[in-house]
Amino acid sequence: MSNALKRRKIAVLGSRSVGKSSLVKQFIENNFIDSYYPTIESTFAKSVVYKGVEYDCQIIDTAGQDEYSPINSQYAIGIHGYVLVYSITSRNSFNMIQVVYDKIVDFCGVTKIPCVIVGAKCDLTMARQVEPKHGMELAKHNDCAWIETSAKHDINVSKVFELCLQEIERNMAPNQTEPQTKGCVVM
Ligand SMILES: Nc1nc2c(ncn2[C@@H]2O[C@H](COP(=O)(O)OP(=O)(O)OP(=O)(O)O)[C@@H](O)[C@H]2O)c(=O)[nH]1
Repeated sequence: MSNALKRRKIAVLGSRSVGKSSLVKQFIENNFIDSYYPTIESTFAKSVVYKGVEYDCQIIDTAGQDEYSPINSQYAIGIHGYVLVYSITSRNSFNMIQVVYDKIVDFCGVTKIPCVIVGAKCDLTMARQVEPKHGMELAKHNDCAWIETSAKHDINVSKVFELCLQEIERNMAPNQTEPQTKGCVVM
């Protein structure tokens, strides 16, 4: 298998302050910080072994979205898989997941995208506004994966990216190296 076959580009999206950067930071650097610094955009690289295969992953940590932010074409073109993050302490951020999902699907002119929906900050149980069953239902509705995580306590963080690779592989035709969203490449 050539290296080109194993390169995967993953975008992390969701509302502001839901814990996207903390999730990526914990995954890449194995650390967590309590203070909040809004992200503009950062890209990280990490190799991930999934089912015995090594994948060269490029992870794009995005600025938070809201219903009025247009989907940046950068997050729709050439992306293999998506990590859509809400906070279990914010119902609004959960409602944004379907909005962001629909925007990407619309922008790319596809019917579905490989993605994992993440309920972040699962250590904050006292402030919970979104029940696990609602997360699972949303994932089922969009035929994608779902998981709850805590970047603070390193719970299920690496699992997120394994699930994302799983969804990418599940949605890719054998021997396909380009994302299914390639149809929206703008020259
Ligand atoms: N308790 C707890 N707090 C968290 C967790 N993850 C993130 N936080 C806190 O939530 C705040 C926002 O986290 P960020 O990772 O910066 O959120 P973001 O989604 O990247 O924010 P934007 O860059 O604005 O889009 C920070 O104060 C973090 O310390 C978690 O798993 N548990």
